[in-house]
Amino acid sequence: MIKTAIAGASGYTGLELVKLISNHPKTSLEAVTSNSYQGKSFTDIFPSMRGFKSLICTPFDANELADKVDVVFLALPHKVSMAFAPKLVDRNIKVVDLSADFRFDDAKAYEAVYQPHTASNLLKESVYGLCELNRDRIKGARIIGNPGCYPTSILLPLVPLLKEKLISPQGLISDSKSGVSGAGRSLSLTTHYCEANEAFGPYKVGNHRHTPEINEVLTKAAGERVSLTFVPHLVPVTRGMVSTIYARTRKGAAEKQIRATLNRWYENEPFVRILPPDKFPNMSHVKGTNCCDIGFHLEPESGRLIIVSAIDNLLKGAAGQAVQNMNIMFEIDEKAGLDWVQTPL
Ligand SMILES: NC(=O)C1=CN([C@@H]2O[C@H](COP(=O)(O)OP(=O)(O)OC[C@H]3O[C@@H](n4cnc5c(N)ncnc54)[C@H](OP(=O)(O)O)[C@@H]3O)[C@@H](O)[C@H]2O)C=CC1
Ligand SMILES: CC(=O)N[C@@H](CCC(=O)OP(=O)(O)O)C(=O)O
Repeated sequence: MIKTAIAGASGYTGLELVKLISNHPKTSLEAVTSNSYQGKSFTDIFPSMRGFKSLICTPFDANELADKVDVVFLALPHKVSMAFAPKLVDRNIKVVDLSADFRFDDAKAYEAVYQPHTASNLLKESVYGLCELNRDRIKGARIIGNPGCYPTSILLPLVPLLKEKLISPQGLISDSKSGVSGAGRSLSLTTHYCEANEAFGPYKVGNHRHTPEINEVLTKAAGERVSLTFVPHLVPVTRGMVSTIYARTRKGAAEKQIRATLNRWYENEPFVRILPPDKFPNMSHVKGTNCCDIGFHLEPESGRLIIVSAIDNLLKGAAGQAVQNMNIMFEIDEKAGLDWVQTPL
């Protein structure tokens, strides 16, 4: 059994991790951390987990965790993770970090968007955990920067098409929609019921912190500078994410080639499903699953490619991908604990 701990278990992605680990055939849950709920039983915070092993929440203590577990999931805010991760890595404990702290290769790129990095020495060895595209490097990694939810939904369809030069790296647009759980469990003005339920619209237009994360990966894939216009929207649903992406095909690229390429990259991938012609995903198709569903349409006259990609922000966009990363790191079946649907419609 792989012994696990979840730091930040009282948050939304923390809860998803507890559910996944509790149903995983090869893992045991040894500790859950929370500051605000320390001393409380996990099932008192989340009554839906009654009947599962209930642990008492403790504050984060790296040495205590390192004595007990093989891997720690950090479901913590940015900045907090970078303070905790080095202590675990020093004790040879594997880390899957759900925050943005270990997603960038370069501290300067991180610092331009977030804040000064206090563990930048780990950026060289941390691996961007986009499972389908970085599997070989994830295998040997001690620390994973689990991708953001918007980047996951945008990168999975675009990376193969850019690598194979089927679309132009210029003028890419992603119009993306997220459920409110994407903002975490803490209350804020934009996410309380009255606001989120009525005020559908874009936010952080032109300055969302995921744009540089996405561009870094796309630029590497294309081998040249990529420009993406990314506009996120908050929609009044609890969970789910859809990105509608517009790209220009490169001269001569036909629908057949696009389809053949995506099929070739993903036909053996259990969690990426390329939909048949004229089929497009919506949030309900992927809710409760670790899947990214991708449909597309090519306007033959304009050469404009319209791609629709859907994920569950809390699963493939966070906790599901984190468990998939752990499965790869420990070289067990990549689907373990993930090949079921949590909340079917
Ligand atoms: N929600 C989503 O869809 C996605 C989230 N992410 C990322 O995953 C991480 C977790 O997100 P999410 O679960 O939504 O966030 P939540 O706000 O729901 O939960 C955050 C957790 O972190 C703990 N925490 C907050 N501040 C501190 C601190 N200073 N020290 C120790 N623990 C702290 C909180 O616990 P307590 O207050 O009890 O200590 C809580 O358990 C974030 O980095 C987020 O950006 C990534 C992809 C998608
Ligand atoms: C709806 C909402 O607020 N979403 C979050 C993204 C959540 C996520 O994927 O990512 P991180 O791990 O990078 O925080 C946002 O726009 O900041």
